Amino acid sequence: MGSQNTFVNAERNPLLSFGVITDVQYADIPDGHSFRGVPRYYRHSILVLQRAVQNWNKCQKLKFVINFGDIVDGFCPKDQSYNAVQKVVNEFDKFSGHVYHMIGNHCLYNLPRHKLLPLLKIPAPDRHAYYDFSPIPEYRFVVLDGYDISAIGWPEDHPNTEKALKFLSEKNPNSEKNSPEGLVNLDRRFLKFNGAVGEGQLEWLDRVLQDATNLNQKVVVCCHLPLDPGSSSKEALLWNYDEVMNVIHRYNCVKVCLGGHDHKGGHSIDSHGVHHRVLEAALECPPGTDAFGYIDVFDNRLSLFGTDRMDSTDMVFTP
Ligand SMILES: Nc1ccn([C@@H]2O[C@H](COP(=O)(O)O)[C@@H](O)[C@H]2O)c(=O)n1
Ligand SMILES: O=P(O)(O)OC[C@H](O)CO
Repeated sequence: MGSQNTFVNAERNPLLSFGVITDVQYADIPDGHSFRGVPRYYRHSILVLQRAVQNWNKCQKLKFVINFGDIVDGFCPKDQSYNAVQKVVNEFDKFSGHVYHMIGNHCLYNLPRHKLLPLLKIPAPDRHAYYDFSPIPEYRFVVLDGYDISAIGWPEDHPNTEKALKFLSEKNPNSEKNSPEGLVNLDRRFLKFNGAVGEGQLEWLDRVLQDATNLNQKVVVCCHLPLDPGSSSKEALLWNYDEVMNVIHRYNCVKVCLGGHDHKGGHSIDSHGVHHRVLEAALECPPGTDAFGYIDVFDNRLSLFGTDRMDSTDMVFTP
């Protein structure tokens, strides 16, 4: 197993600690590569998850784990999708605490929302996959559904599919809607494998952040799709990351945004001092290497302790 990337000044008593992993994208298929040629190890990624769970359990202090989405790869043969998702969920369930899942594009290539959300135990009225939880009074975690308005995952005749297809036809002239060819700068995010947070979810987010502010809680926002251009390739951003960030910036309670999807990972601090940390993918770990971690939560910072290919990051903020 890989080595942990530690800090010199690790403090002893966090308010809370939790485990993190993203983009496992397991499939029982031979190794392959991304469109741009980056190697992908579909069978090895579940071994990374197994080592993560062993490590988290050994750590003992972790209250929960957050999986940032893309549990099974889109190349998984579709007659195996349900069992493959169940198999990966079963590995997560070997963790001794609660596991919070979120959905990614690859989850939705495999299963429609009505099958996927119960498997991931996502509380989902109307098949939406956004929710929040408060593990300690001082902190609130918000999990966004980045595929709320999306051309994948909803039935073909669902208004959200229609809205997404109309949006893509206006924003991306390529016949292959996953191709950013000819799109300039931040417009390169208008790809079919991304999505948007819809109006209802934006209003819900606003209410949650108002409530957190009233309760003097700090907030960590989690979304499969990155929310800041500084932390991610332009091609991986949430379509309406700017609208989501406008809501977040109306308040002072959101301190850190965490995401996945952009497999190489990244970190930025935006103009309002909010940290954005995109986590490195488990899928792209060559055999024998790892990418997972845990986060210690303090009053004035979140400290990510990454293993191997996941960098450690100290995210200090004004309390
Ligand atoms: N420059 C690109 C990148 C991607 N595509 C299409 O998106 C699909 C998914 O890409 P991955 O990086 O996950 O492999 C890919 O199969 C292509 O169809 C593209 O067209 N142009
Ligand atoms: O989710 P994937 O595997 O299609 O990859 C998305 C890219 O990493 C976005 O840059």
